[in-house]
Amino acid sequence: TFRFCGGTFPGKTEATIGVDFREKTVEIEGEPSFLVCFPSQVQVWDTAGQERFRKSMVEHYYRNVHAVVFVYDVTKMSSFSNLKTWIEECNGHAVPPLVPRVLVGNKCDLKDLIQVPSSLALKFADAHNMLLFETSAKDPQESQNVDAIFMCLVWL
Ligand SMILES: Nc1nc2c(ncn2[C@@H]2O[C@H](COP(=O)(O)OP(=O)(O)OP(=O)(O)O)[C@@H](O)[C@H]2O)c(=O)[nH]1
Repeated sequence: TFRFCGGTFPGKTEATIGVDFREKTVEIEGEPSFLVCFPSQVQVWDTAGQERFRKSMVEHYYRNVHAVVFVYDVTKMSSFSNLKTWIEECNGHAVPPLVPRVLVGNKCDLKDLIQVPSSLALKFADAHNMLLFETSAKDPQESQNVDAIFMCLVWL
């Protein structure tokens, strides 16, 4: 969220408590009629990962949601394995099937530490009807790919 909304990677991060909310205005190119139809304000809710910091907020995360981004850490197989739980939670909150969902493997800059092969992630994404992006929030050269994730969701 920081890379997309702020254009940088924070030097120091702290665990998200409750929710971290950011927004960004994007320019959507297209027919004038499309410009009328599509919102240009993107609001991103970064939910807390740790159970103790998210308990009271869960209901709010899913209210009026227009898209869901599931992020795992490519250097941590456990974060990939946990995706099932996050998807079940999302389903349990009646997020309509037409709400687009994408899967993002983050930390691709740590090439020597990768534990989750792309092929496995792609299979999982296919099985859950999601697009897969592999990227790095840290690597400035990947910033366009991070933008692409959100811009793709604006169009979906
Ligand atoms: N190398 C590398 N480190 C990253 C990247 N993205 C995040 N990190 C680091 O991973 C750690 C956790 O990042 P967070 O953004 O707090 O992760 P989170 O999943 O939002 O965690 P919660 O706040 O608990 O929900 C921090 O030390 C970040 O600097 C990345 O693309 N590459």
